Amino acid sequence: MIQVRELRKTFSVRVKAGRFRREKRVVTAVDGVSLSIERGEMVGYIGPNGAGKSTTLKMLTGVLTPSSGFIEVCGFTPVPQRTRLALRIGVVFGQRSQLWWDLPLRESFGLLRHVYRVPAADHEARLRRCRALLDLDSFMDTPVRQLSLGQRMRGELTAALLHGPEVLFLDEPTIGLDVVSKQAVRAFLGELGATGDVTLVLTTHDLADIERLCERLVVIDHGRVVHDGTIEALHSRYGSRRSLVADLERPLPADFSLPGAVVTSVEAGGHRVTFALESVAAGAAVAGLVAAVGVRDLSVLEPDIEDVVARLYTDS
Ligand SMILES: Nc1ncnc2c1ncn2[C@@H]1O[C@H](COP(=O)(O)OP(=O)(O)OP(=O)(O)O)[C@@H](O)[C@H]1O
Repeated sequence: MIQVRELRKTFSVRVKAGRFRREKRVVTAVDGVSLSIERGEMVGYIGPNGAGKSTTLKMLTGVLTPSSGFIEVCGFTPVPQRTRLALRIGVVFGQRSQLWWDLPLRESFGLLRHVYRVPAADHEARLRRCRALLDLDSFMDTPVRQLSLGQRMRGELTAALLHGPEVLFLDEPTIGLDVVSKQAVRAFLGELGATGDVTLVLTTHDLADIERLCERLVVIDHGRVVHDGTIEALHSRYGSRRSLVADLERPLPADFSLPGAVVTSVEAGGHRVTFALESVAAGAAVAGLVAAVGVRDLSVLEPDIEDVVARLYTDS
């Protein structure tokens, strides 16, 4: 569905060099990215600020011409075949709107039907689904400029989907949204992805989006791909471990050891102990602990994706 080979984008910028002088400098935003994304995949494209995510998305959607490299999306070369590509993709860029500011959502959607020449029955069916899943009905007749950010984002998602795209590109779809709107947007995208009909590529700084939605994670830094694989692969590459947190009846004896686990923190005067489960299953560790010391409460924590990604950004 998406093929990218050795994609590169440089920008020429003028920077201050002394009091009156400006000199030309070349910024490499994307530096040899190669990717292959199959139909129905949900891919998180993440990286620190300035890593090159938006620039890549702009090249994939035909907004920017690459400096070099190969791109094919739905069988098209994005910039020269931009009009035909537009019928096959949907785009939601957090900062830019495809809705008409002064019109109510309902009318914006009607106009988009004409722009994309969507048959009325298809339009109605897609709109009905979005209205139900994104809860649009209470603000369908409100001018876009009066919508809250969360309401507008739900409108943007609908607008991007009404022509039935095969690929949906989302740049920061949950940025600035409150918890409830974030959940609504994630649940909606999750449902959309579960159908397997739409390929989804999203950039985000909110790693909960990735955990909730994406099997595959592509991490980019300084314009280069530094990880491409599952979240599990990322955890195993960085040796992330689950943790067992135990509240004990009495402080942990100094000579206590739990095979396959290491103590990573001791709090509350020795009554609360955290173990990293290195080579032991949670069940066996719990059994060992309960047999040796009285346990009041227990919880097993999954590895934290924020930690792993922060380490990845620092390393690269
Ligand atoms: N039009 C432009 N002119 C000059 N430099 C640009 C332009 N667009 C992007 N850049 C530079 O290219 C690099 C990558 O920018 P890009 O916006 O793709 O990063 P990003 O990963 O999307 O960042 P963020 O997470 O902050 O949105 C940055 O150094 C940026 O300053």
